[in-house]
Amino acid sequence: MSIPGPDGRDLDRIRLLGLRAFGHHGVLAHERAQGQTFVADVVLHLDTRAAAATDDLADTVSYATVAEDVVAVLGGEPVDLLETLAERIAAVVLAHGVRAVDVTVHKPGAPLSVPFDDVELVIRRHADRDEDRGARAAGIPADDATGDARPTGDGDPTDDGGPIGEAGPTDDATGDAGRADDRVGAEVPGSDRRPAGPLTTRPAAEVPFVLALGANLGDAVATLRATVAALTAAEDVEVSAVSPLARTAAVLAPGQPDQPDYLNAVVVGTTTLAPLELFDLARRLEDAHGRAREERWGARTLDVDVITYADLRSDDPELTLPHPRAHERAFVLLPWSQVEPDAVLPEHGGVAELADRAADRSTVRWLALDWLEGPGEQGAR
Ligand SMILES: Nc1ncnc2c1ncn2[C@@H]1O[C@H](COP(=O)(O)OP(=O)(O)OP(=O)(O)O)[C@@H](O)[C@H]1O
Ligand SMILES: Nc1nc2c(c(=O)[nH]1)N=C(CO)CN2
Repeated sequence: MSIPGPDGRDLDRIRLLGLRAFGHHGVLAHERAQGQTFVADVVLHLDTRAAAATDDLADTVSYATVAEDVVAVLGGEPVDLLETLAERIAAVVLAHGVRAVDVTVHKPGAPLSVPFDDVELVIRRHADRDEDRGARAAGIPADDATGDARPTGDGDPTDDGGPIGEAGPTDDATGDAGRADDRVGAEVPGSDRRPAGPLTTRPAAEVPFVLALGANLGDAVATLRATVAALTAAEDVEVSAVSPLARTAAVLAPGQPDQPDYLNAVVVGTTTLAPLELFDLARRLEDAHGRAREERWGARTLDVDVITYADLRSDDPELTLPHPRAHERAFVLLPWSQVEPDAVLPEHGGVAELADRAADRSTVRWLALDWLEGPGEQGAR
Protein backbone atom coordinates (compact mmCIF):
# COMPACT_ATOMS: atom_id res chain seq x y z
CA MET A 1 0.00 0.00 0.00
CA SER A 2 1.40 3.36 -0.95
CA ILE A 3 2.00 6.24 1.45
CA PRO A 4 1.43 9.92 0.66
CA GLY A 5 4.56 12.06 0.45
CA PRO A 6 4.89 15.60 1.79
CA ASP A 7 3.22 17.00 -1.34
CA GLY A 8 0.23 14.68 -0.87
CA ARG A 9 1.12 12.52 -3.86
CA ASP A 10 1.77 8.82 -3.37
CA LEU A 11 5.38 7.90 -2.76
CA ASP A 12 7.00 5.34 -5.02
CA ARG A 13 8.21 1.97 -3.77
CA ILE A 14 11.31 -0.14 -4.25
CA ARG A 15 10.63 -3.69 -3.14
CA LEU A 16 13.41 -6.10 -2.22
CA LEU A 17 11.92 -9.55 -1.78
CA GLY A 18 13.39 -12.72 -0.35
CA LEU A 19 16.62 -11.33 1.06
CA ARG A 20 18.05 -14.13 3.11
CA ALA A 21 20.84 -15.06 5.46
CA PHE A 22 21.73 -17.72 7.97
CA GLY A 23 21.22 -16.28 11.45
CA HIS A 24 21.16 -17.35 15.08
CA HIS A 25 18.13 -15.45 16.30
CA GLY A 26 15.62 -16.98 18.67
CA VAL A 27 14.71 -17.54 22.27
CA LEU A 28 15.63 -21.24 22.40
CA ALA A 29 19.15 -22.43 23.05
CA HIS A 30 19.20 -24.70 19.99
CA GLU A 31 18.20 -21.77 17.76
CA ARG A 32 21.12 -19.80 19.07
CA ALA A 33 23.52 -22.72 18.71
CA GLN A 34 22.48 -24.18 15.35
CA GLY A 35 21.00 -21.18 13.54
CA GLN A 36 18.53 -21.20 10.66
CA THR A 37 17.62 -19.23 7.55
CA PHE A 38 15.87 -15.90 8.00
CA VAL A 39 14.24 -14.08 5.10
CA ALA A 40 13.25 -10.44 4.79
CA ASP A 41 11.16 -8.44 2.34
CA VAL A 42 11.65 -4.71 2.51
CA VAL A 43 9.62 -2.05 0.75
CA LEU A 44 11.28 1.36 0.54
CA HIS A 45 8.88 4.31 0.26
CA LEU A 46 10.50 7.22 -1.52
CA ASP A 47 10.02 9.74 -4.30
CA THR A 48 11.89 8.49 -7.38
CA ARG A 49 10.89 11.32 -9.74
CA ALA A 50 14.14 13.24 -9.38
CA ALA A 51 16.18 10.15 -10.20
CA ALA A 52 13.96 9.38 -13.18
CA ALA A 53 14.57 12.89 -14.50
CA THR A 54 18.34 12.81 -14.08
CA ASP A 55 18.89 9.06 -14.57
CA ASP A 56 21.48 9.39 -11.81
CA LEU A 57 21.91 6.86 -9.01
CA ALA A 58 22.99 9.68 -6.72
CA ASP A 59 19.39 10.96 -6.76
CA THR A 60 17.89 7.78 -5.40
CA VAL A 61 18.75 4.92 -3.07
CA SER A 62 21.05 2.13 -4.15
CA TYR A 63 18.93 -0.98 -3.61
CA ALA A 64 22.07 -3.11 -3.80
CA THR A 65 23.54 -1.36 -0.78
CA VAL A 66 20.26 -1.53 1.11
CA ALA A 67 20.11 -5.26 0.40
CA GLU A 68 23.63 -5.76 1.76
CA ASP A 69 22.75 -3.87 4.94
CA VAL A 70 19.58 -5.92 5.46
CA VAL A 71 21.43 -9.20 4.95
CA ALA A 72 24.10 -8.03 7.40
CA VAL A 73 21.43 -7.61 10.08
CA LEU A 74 19.79 -10.97 9.25
CA GLY A 75 23.12 -12.74 9.58
CA GLY A 76 24.46 -10.49 12.33
CA GLU A 77 24.30 -10.19 16.08
CA PRO A 78 21.70 -12.68 17.39
CA VAL A 79 18.53 -11.38 19.03
CA ASP A 80 15.69 -13.23 20.71
CA LEU A 81 12.72 -11.79 18.87
CA LEU A 82 11.58 -11.29 15.29
CA GLU A 83 10.32 -7.93 16.56
CA THR A 84 13.86 -6.85 17.39
CA LEU A 85 15.19 -8.16 14.10
CA ALA A 86 12.55 -6.29 12.08
CA GLU A 87 13.15 -3.08 14.03
CA ARG A 88 16.89 -3.25 13.34
CA ILE A 89 16.29 -3.84 9.66
CA ALA A 90 13.92 -0.87 9.54
CA ALA A 91 16.54 1.32 11.19
CA VAL A 92 19.33 0.43 8.74
CA VAL A 93 17.01 0.99 5.79
CA LEU A 94 15.78 4.35 7.09
CA ALA A 95 19.42 5.38 7.46
CA HIS A 96 19.51 5.45 3.65
CA GLY A 97 17.17 8.43 3.69
CA VAL A 98 13.92 6.83 2.51
CA ARG A 99 10.71 8.27 3.96
CA ALA A 100 9.33 4.98 5.26
CA VAL A 101 9.97 1.27 5.11
CA ASP A 102 7.87 -1.87 5.39
CA VAL A 103 9.78 -4.84 6.74
CA THR A 104 8.53 -8.42 6.66
CA VAL A 105 10.68 -10.94 8.46
CA HIS A 106 10.07 -14.63 7.75
CA LYS A 107 11.19 -17.50 9.92
CA PRO A 108 10.16 -20.59 7.96
CA GLY A 109 12.10 -22.89 10.31
CA ALA A 110 10.50 -21.53 13.50
CA PRO A 111 10.22 -24.13 16.28
CA LEU A 112 6.48 -24.89 16.10
CA SER A 113 4.97 -28.23 17.09
CA VAL A 114 2.38 -28.16 14.28
CA PRO A 115 2.74 -28.21 10.48
CA PHE A 116 3.10 -24.69 9.02
CA ASP A 117 4.48 -22.82 6.03
CA ASP A 118 5.98 -19.71 7.53
CA VAL A 119 5.99 -17.27 10.41
CA GLU A 120 5.99 -13.62 9.36
CA LEU A 121 6.25 -10.34 11.21
CA VAL A 122 5.30 -7.20 9.29
CA ILE A 123 6.14 -3.69 10.49
CA ARG A 124 6.07 -0.22 8.93
CA ARG A 125 8.39 2.52 10.21
CA HIS A 126 8.58 6.17 9.15
CA ALA A 127 11.54 8.50 9.04
CA ASP A 128 9.27 11.02 10.63
CA ARG A 129 10.96 13.28 13.11
CA ASP A 130 8.08 13.20 15.61
CA GLU A 131 8.21 9.44 15.66
CA ASP A 132 11.98 9.44 15.92
CA ARG A 133 11.71 11.68 18.91
CA GLY A 134 8.94 9.60 20.43
CA ALA A 135 11.11 6.52 20.19
CA ARG A 136 14.04 8.41 21.60
CA ALA A 137 12.02 9.71 24.52
CA ALA A 138 10.90 6.17 25.25
CA GLY A 139 14.40 4.78 25.14
CA ILE A 140 16.48 7.29 27.02
CA PRO A 141 16.26 7.93 30.73
CA ALA A 142 15.48 11.56 31.47
CA ASP A 143 18.76 12.02 33.36
CA ASP A 144 20.72 10.93 30.36
CA ALA A 145 18.83 13.11 27.96
CA THR A 146 19.45 16.24 30.00
CA GLY A 147 23.01 15.40 30.91
CA ASP A 148 22.12 15.75 34.60
CA ALA A 149 23.68 12.43 35.50
CA ARG A 150 27.11 13.46 34.30
CA PRO A 151 29.79 13.80 36.95
CA THR A 152 30.74 17.32 37.84
CA GLY A 153 33.81 18.74 36.23
CA ASP A 154 33.44 16.93 32.93
CA GLY A 155 31.78 19.69 31.02
CA ASP A 156 28.12 19.13 31.83
CA PRO A 157 26.55 21.14 29.02
CA THR A 158 23.54 22.10 31.11
CA ASP A 159 25.80 24.19 33.34
CA ASP A 160 26.64 26.56 30.56
CA GLY A 161 23.06 27.59 29.94
CA GLY A 162 23.95 29.22 26.65
CA PRO A 163 21.63 29.43 23.72
CA ILE A 164 21.64 26.86 20.94
CA GLY A 165 24.53 27.43 18.65
CA GLU A 166 25.96 30.20 20.76
CA ALA A 167 28.60 32.03 18.78
CA GLY A 168 32.07 30.66 19.43
CA PRO A 169 35.34 32.49 19.84
CA THR A 170 35.96 32.40 16.13
CA ASP A 171 32.75 34.29 15.50
CA ASP A 172 32.56 38.02 15.62
CA ALA A 173 29.74 40.10 17.05
CA THR A 174 27.50 39.12 14.18
CA GLY A 175 27.15 35.68 15.78
CA ASP A 176 25.78 33.17 13.31
CA ALA A 177 26.10 35.70 10.53
CA GLY A 178 29.82 35.18 10.94
CA ARG A 179 29.31 31.72 9.51
CA ALA A 180 26.75 32.85 6.99
CA ASP A 181 28.27 30.92 4.13
CA ASP A 182 27.83 27.65 5.96
CA ARG A 183 24.55 28.34 7.63
CA VAL A 184 22.20 29.84 5.09
CA GLY A 185 20.84 26.54 3.81
CA ALA A 186 17.31 25.24 3.99
CA GLU A 187 15.55 24.54 7.24
CA VAL A 188 15.11 20.82 7.78
CA PRO A 189 11.61 19.64 6.82
CA GLY A 190 9.65 19.19 10.01
CA SER A 191 12.05 21.40 11.93
CA ASP A 192 9.06 23.37 13.15
CA ARG A 193 8.89 20.73 15.83
CA ARG A 194 12.35 21.71 17.06
CA PRO A 195 13.27 25.32 17.65
CA ALA A 196 14.61 26.74 14.41
CA GLY A 197 18.28 27.55 14.63
CA PRO A 198 21.72 26.37 13.64
CA LEU A 199 21.09 22.81 14.82
CA THR A 200 18.14 22.34 12.48
CA THR A 201 19.53 24.23 9.50
CA ARG A 202 21.04 22.48 6.54
CA PRO A 203 24.21 24.09 5.27
CA ALA A 204 24.21 25.66 1.83
CA ALA A 205 27.28 23.58 0.95
CA GLU A 206 28.97 20.51 2.38
CA VAL A 207 30.52 21.00 5.80
CA PRO A 208 33.03 18.77 7.57
CA PHE A 209 32.09 16.52 10.46
CA VAL A 210 33.88 14.12 12.81
CA LEU A 211 32.12 11.13 14.36
CA ALA A 212 33.56 8.85 17.05
CA LEU A 213 32.52 5.19 17.10
CA GLY A 214 32.84 2.85 20.05
CA ALA A 215 31.65 -0.65 20.91
CA ASN A 216 32.38 -3.10 23.71
CA LEU A 217 29.54 -5.63 23.51
CA GLY A 218 28.80 -8.26 20.87
CA ASP A 219 30.85 -8.62 17.72
CA ALA A 220 32.30 -5.13 17.94
CA VAL A 221 34.33 -5.36 14.72
CA ALA A 222 31.30 -6.43 12.69
CA THR A 223 29.20 -3.70 14.25
CA LEU A 224 31.75 -0.99 13.52
CA ARG A 225 32.23 -2.21 9.98
CA ALA A 226 28.48 -2.22 9.37
CA THR A 227 28.27 1.28 10.83
CA VAL A 228 30.95 2.63 8.52
CA ALA A 229 29.18 0.94 5.60
CA ALA A 230 25.86 2.52 6.58
CA LEU A 231 27.45 5.96 6.94
CA THR A 232 29.12 5.56 3.57
CA ALA A 233 25.77 4.67 2.03
CA ALA A 234 23.80 7.37 3.84
CA GLU A 235 22.18 10.14 1.83
CA ASP A 236 23.91 13.51 2.02
CA VAL A 237 26.93 12.09 3.84
CA GLU A 238 30.36 11.69 2.27
CA VAL A 239 32.83 9.65 4.29
CA SER A 240 36.35 10.81 3.48
CA ALA A 241 38.46 8.83 5.96
CA VAL A 242 38.13 6.14 8.58
CA SER A 243 40.78 5.81 11.27
CA PRO A 244 42.62 2.66 12.20
CA LEU A 245 40.85 0.52 14.77
CA ALA A 246 41.98 0.97 18.36
CA ARG A 247 41.48 -1.28 21.33
CA THR A 248 41.07 0.83 24.44
CA ALA A 249 40.44 0.21 28.13
CA ALA A 250 36.94 1.31 29.13
CA VAL A 251 37.00 4.80 30.62
CA LEU A 252 34.60 4.56 33.54
CA ALA A 253 33.02 6.81 36.14
CA PRO A 254 34.42 6.45 39.67
CA GLY A 255 33.08 3.28 41.29
CA GLN A 256 31.66 1.91 38.04
CA PRO A 257 32.18 -1.86 37.65
CA ASP A 258 34.79 -3.03 35.17
CA GLN A 259 33.82 -3.46 31.51
CA PRO A 260 35.27 -5.18 28.47
CA ASP A 261 37.76 -3.18 26.43
CA TYR A 262 36.29 -1.00 23.72
CA LEU A 263 37.04 -0.93 20.04
CA ASN A 264 37.14 2.69 18.90
CA ALA A 265 37.49 4.46 15.57
CA VAL A 266 36.81 7.88 14.10
CA VAL A 267 35.05 8.69 10.84
CA VAL A 268 35.57 12.04 9.14
CA GLY A 269 33.64 13.37 6.20
CA THR A 270 31.38 16.05 4.86
CA THR A 271 27.64 16.43 4.92
CA THR A 272 24.76 18.59 3.83
CA LEU A 273 22.61 17.28 6.65
CA ALA A 274 21.68 19.66 9.44
CA PRO A 275 23.51 18.94 12.72
CA LEU A 276 20.47 17.29 14.31
CA GLU A 277 19.90 15.21 11.19
CA LEU A 278 23.44 13.90 11.49
CA PHE A 279 22.82 13.24 15.17
CA ASP A 280 19.55 11.43 14.34
CA LEU A 281 21.39 9.28 11.83
CA ALA A 282 23.93 8.39 14.53
CA ARG A 283 21.08 7.49 16.90
CA ARG A 284 19.40 5.30 14.29
CA LEU A 285 22.63 3.43 13.70
CA GLU A 286 23.02 2.88 17.44
CA ASP A 287 19.44 1.62 17.63
CA ALA A 288 19.98 -0.64 14.63
CA HIS A 289 22.71 -2.38 16.58
CA GLY A 290 20.62 -2.84 19.68
CA ARG A 291 22.05 -0.02 21.74
CA ALA A 292 20.56 -0.08 25.25
CA ARG A 293 20.58 3.15 27.25
CA GLU A 294 20.17 1.91 30.80
CA GLU A 295 23.31 3.18 32.44
CA ARG A 296 25.45 6.19 31.77
CA TRP A 297 28.74 5.00 30.32
CA GLY A 298 27.33 1.47 30.41
CA ALA A 299 28.80 -1.19 28.14
CA ARG A 300 27.28 -0.84 24.70
CA THR A 301 26.92 -2.56 21.33
CA LEU A 302 27.49 0.78 19.59
CA ASP A 303 28.08 4.41 20.44
CA VAL A 304 28.21 7.05 17.70
CA ASP A 305 29.08 10.50 19.03
CA VAL A 306 29.16 13.70 17.00
CA ILE A 307 32.52 15.24 17.83
CA THR A 308 32.45 18.28 15.57
CA TYR A 309 30.17 19.72 12.89
CA ALA A 310 31.89 22.46 10.86
CA ASP A 311 32.97 25.06 13.41
CA LEU A 312 29.59 25.05 15.10
CA ARG A 313 29.39 25.54 18.84
CA SER A 314 26.27 24.40 20.67
CA ASP A 315 25.40 24.23 24.35
CA ASP A 316 22.17 22.37 23.67
CA PRO A 317 22.17 19.28 25.94
CA GLU A 318 20.77 17.15 23.12
CA LEU A 319 23.64 18.00 20.83
CA THR A 320 26.58 19.80 22.39
CA LEU A 321 29.29 20.79 19.95
CA PRO A 322 32.11 20.17 19.95
CA HIS A 323 31.40 17.02 22.00
CA PRO A 324 31.95 18.14 25.60
CA ARG A 325 34.29 15.32 26.57
CA ALA A 326 36.18 14.75 23.32
CA HIS A 327 39.13 16.91 24.36
CA GLU A 328 40.03 14.58 27.24
CA ARG A 329 39.50 11.23 25.51
CA ALA A 330 42.49 9.59 23.88
CA PHE A 331 40.11 6.95 22.53
CA VAL A 332 38.67 9.73 20.32
CA LEU A 333 41.69 12.00 19.87
CA LEU A 334 44.26 9.40 18.84
CA PRO A 335 42.21 7.78 16.08
CA TRP A 336 41.18 11.24 14.91
CA SER A 337 44.78 12.45 14.77
CA GLN A 338 45.67 9.41 12.68
CA VAL A 339 43.42 10.58 9.87
CA GLU A 340 43.76 14.34 10.43
CA PRO A 341 47.15 14.94 12.06
CA ASP A 342 46.72 18.73 12.04
CA ALA A 343 43.16 18.81 13.30
CA VAL A 344 42.33 21.34 15.98
CA LEU A 345 39.56 21.01 18.55
CA PRO A 346 38.13 24.52 19.00
CA GLU A 347 38.96 26.01 22.40
CA HIS A 348 41.23 23.10 23.34
CA GLY A 349 43.99 22.92 20.78
CA GLY A 350 45.71 20.46 18.49
CA VAL A 351 44.13 17.03 18.54
CA ALA A 352 47.46 15.17 18.48
CA GLU A 353 48.79 17.18 21.44
CA LEU A 354 45.55 16.73 23.37
CA ALA A 355 45.79 12.98 22.74
CA ASP A 356 49.27 12.85 24.25
CA ARG A 357 48.04 14.57 27.39
CA ALA A 358 44.84 12.53 27.81
CA ALA A 359 44.71 10.34 30.93
CA ASP A 360 43.69 7.24 28.96
CA ARG A 361 46.52 7.69 26.41
CA SER A 362 48.46 4.61 27.55
CA THR A 363 45.47 2.30 27.19
CA VAL A 364 45.09 2.86 23.44
CA ARG A 365 46.52 0.07 21.34
CA TRP A 366 46.23 -0.18 17.58
CA LEU A 367 44.54 -3.29 16.32
CA ALA A 368 44.37 -2.86 12.60
CA LEU A 369 44.91 -0.26 9.92
CA ASP A 370 42.82 -2.00 7.29
CA TRP A 371 40.08 -3.24 9.55
CA LEU A 372 37.22 -2.50 7.18
CA GLU A 373 38.05 -5.62 5.22
CA GLY A 374 39.33 -9.01 6.19
CA PRO A 375 38.70 -11.20 9.21
CA GLY A 376 39.72 -8.69 11.92
CA GLU A 377 39.55 -9.37 15.62
CA GLN A 378 36.35 -10.93 16.90
CA GLY A 379 34.79 -8.95 19.71
CA ALA A 380 36.34 -6.60 22.12
CA ARG A 381 37.48 -9.20 24.59
N1 LIG B 1 27.95 15.76 20.49
C1 LIG B 1 27.15 14.82 20.98
N2 LIG B 1 27.18 13.56 20.47
C2 LIG B 1 26.37 12.61 20.97
N3 LIG B 1 25.48 12.79 21.97
C3 LIG B 1 25.42 14.02 22.51
C4 LIG B 1 26.25 15.08 22.04
N4 LIG B 1 25.94 16.19 22.76
C5 LIG B 1 24.99 15.86 23.62
N5 LIG B 1 24.66 14.56 23.50
C6 LIG B 1 23.65 13.92 24.32
O1 LIG B 1 24.30 13.10 25.26
C7 LIG B 1 23.34 12.18 25.75
C8 LIG B 1 23.98 10.88 26.08
O2 LIG B 1 24.49 10.31 24.88
P1 LIG B 1 25.16 8.88 24.92
O3 LIG B 1 24.17 7.88 25.43
O4 LIG B 1 25.79 8.61 23.60
O5 LIG B 1 26.22 9.16 26.06
P2 LIG B 1 27.39 8.27 26.50
O6 LIG B 1 28.03 7.72 25.28
O7 LIG B 1 26.95 7.27 27.54
O8 LIG B 1 28.37 9.29 27.21
P3 LIG B 1 29.22 10.43 26.56
O9 LIG B 1 28.25 11.49 26.12
O10 LIG B 1 30.10 10.85 27.69
O11 LIG B 1 29.98 9.83 25.40
C9 LIG B 1 22.27 12.07 24.69
O12 LIG B 1 21.04 12.43 25.24
C10 LIG B 1 22.68 13.02 23.60
O13 LIG B 1 21.57 13.75 23.15
N1 LIG C 1 37.64 3.20 26.06
C1 LIG C 1 36.43 3.76 25.97
N2 LIG C 1 35.80 4.12 27.08
C2 LIG C 1 34.58 4.71 27.02
C3 LIG C 1 33.98 4.93 25.77
C4 LIG C 1 34.65 4.52 24.60
O1 LIG C 1 34.15 4.66 23.45
N3 LIG C 1 35.89 3.94 24.72
N4 LIG C 1 32.76 5.53 25.70
C5 LIG C 1 32.17 5.96 26.79
C6 LIG C 1 30.90 6.71 26.70
O2 LIG C 1 30.72 7.23 25.47
C7 LIG C 1 32.70 5.72 28.14
N5 LIG C 1 33.97 5.09 28.13
